[in-house]
Amino acid sequence: MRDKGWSRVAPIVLLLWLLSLAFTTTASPTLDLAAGQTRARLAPVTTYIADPDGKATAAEMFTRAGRGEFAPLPGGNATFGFVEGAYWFHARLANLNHAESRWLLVLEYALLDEVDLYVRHADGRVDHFNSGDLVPFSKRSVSYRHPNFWLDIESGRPLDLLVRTSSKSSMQVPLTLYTPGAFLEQARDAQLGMGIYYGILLALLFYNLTLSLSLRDRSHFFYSAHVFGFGLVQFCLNGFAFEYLWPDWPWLANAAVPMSMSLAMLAMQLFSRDFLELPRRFRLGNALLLILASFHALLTVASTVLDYRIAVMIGTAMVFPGVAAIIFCAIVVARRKFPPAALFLLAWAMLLGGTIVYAMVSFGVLPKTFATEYGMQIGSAAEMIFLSFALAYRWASLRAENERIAREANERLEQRVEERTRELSEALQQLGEAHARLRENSARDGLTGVFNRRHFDQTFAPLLRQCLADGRPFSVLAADLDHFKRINDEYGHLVGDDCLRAVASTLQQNTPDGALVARFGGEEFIVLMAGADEPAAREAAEVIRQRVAAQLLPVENTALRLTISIGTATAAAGASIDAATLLRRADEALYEAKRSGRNRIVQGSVAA
Ligand SMILES: Nc1nc2c(ncn2[C@@H]2O[C@H](COP(=O)(O)OP(=O)(O)OP(=O)(O)O)[C@@H](O)[C@H]2O)c(=O)[nH]1
Repeated sequence: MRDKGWSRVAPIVLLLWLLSLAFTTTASPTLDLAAGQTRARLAPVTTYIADPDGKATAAEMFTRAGRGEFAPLPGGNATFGFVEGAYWFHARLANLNHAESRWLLVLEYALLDEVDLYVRHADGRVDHFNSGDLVPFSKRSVSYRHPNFWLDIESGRPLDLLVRTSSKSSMQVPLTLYTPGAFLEQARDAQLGMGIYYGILLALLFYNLTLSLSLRDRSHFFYSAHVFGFGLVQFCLNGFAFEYLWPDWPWLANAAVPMSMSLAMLAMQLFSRDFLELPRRFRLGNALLLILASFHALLTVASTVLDYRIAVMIGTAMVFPGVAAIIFCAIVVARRKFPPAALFLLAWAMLLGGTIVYAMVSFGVLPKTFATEYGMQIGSAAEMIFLSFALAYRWASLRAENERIAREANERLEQRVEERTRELSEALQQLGEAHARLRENSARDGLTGVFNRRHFDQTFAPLLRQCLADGRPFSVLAADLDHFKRINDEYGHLVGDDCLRAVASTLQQNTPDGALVARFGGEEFIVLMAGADEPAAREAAEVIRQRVAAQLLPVENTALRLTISIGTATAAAGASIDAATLLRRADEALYEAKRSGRNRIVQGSVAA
């Protein structure tokens, strides 16, 4: 009975087993590595399942994958954005390429925290490997920026792969298989591309840093800080930072991402503020960027203590308003006719495009393709080169503007100096003239206009000394109006004054050039004649006497006639005589002329 019963049930069990096998095969298609094939993306055959509390075991998951509970990747891409818990991925591999049994499985995203690989062989044996940026870099199969695992896939013996990932970063799990040769080729090409990219960034960084120091220019410094921060973000995202900078510090591998991201944004805000001259050109934009910059400064510091997932989510999310604010400011300033703003806008458009694409990939909005993965690098390199030119352009226009201002200021200054110099020299000239007039006036007699007694006293002795020293004779005439008291008494002092003026004028007109006529006092005049010997003195005295005597002064109804007495004294050339003595002799001769009848000339003794 028992045997009979079993024989009835056995075909049904067999059918069910065959059906379940068929169902499993349908749910998890096998990736056949064809003859000659050297690389293969696993996405088309990968199925996945979420493990929200992250507690499932590999055995459970192998079973669930076998039952077809795993789903195909959404849109064929293993990109899920920021998600909680663990994700499991299943793929089945069969190697039809007899020449290659050793393959490298590479998870081409650097920021996953934990990656566990379970390999179930055809004989049911399961191997376990782990990687990710929470595991020291040295544990990797190949020292490469992306987590990777060696797989030995014997031909005709398919493998079941189960990959468990959990991360506080964006969940991206692009799996690719390479033969060792193919891996070497793609790694070499990628390294060359990256080398060029980071080379450009480093050159820009040092070039602009040097400029910022030598020009003492803040814009260049902020720009350098931005290149540094942005380059560091890229270095982290590409997995190089973990590989080369902190391979044994998994904590820093995580924290460095939001930190450098915030630093790049902080520097970007400050640079934009400076470059677009927002404090002067757009005050609202200036305030907006200052607020954003303060926020990023805070986030840069907070990244060291904040939970990584929160920090990186805030940092990534803040890229959008940060970028929008900069574009907004640049557009406003460009519309206000500031030419460098247009260049700036063009440069940023390249980076911003790449940044937005990257952020959208992080949030799972866009699929991960070559263009989305490397477009940011290309865009950012172009942007930074362009921006460097924009900075140079702005610097050149600033310098030209400064030179213009300095030139104009110089011209104004020169003009003012010229005006002041002219005014000063005019004032000096007027002062000199006034001074000369003053000196002249102080040397003149107020009534007659001939030199006064004070001037005579100052001049006589030096004049005589110089003349005798030059070996020339010197004569003095002492002249006094005759009976002047009578004229005063008879016609009054005013008429007397007129007479004094008329005689003074006659004296001046009838003495040889170079003679000095002075009023000695009252109605007495002195004539000094340097170079005149006795005959010349006599002749001059005679001319004066005759002219005075010949002069008719119209007074009231009649005409007045004056006479003058003159005494002369001469110092012959080479004589040794002082001024007082010579004057006394002339005075004595005058006295003699008066005494002997007036209207005559008496020659005093000649000093030899
Ligand atoms: N109007 C006028 N008279 C003056 C001035 N200075 C002196 N006198 C006068 O000149 C006169 C000089 O008179 P005296 O010294 O007696 O000489 P005098 O009358 O000319 O006689 P002799 O010299 O001997 O011929 C006086 O009456 C003075 O008042 C002056 O500035 N203006």
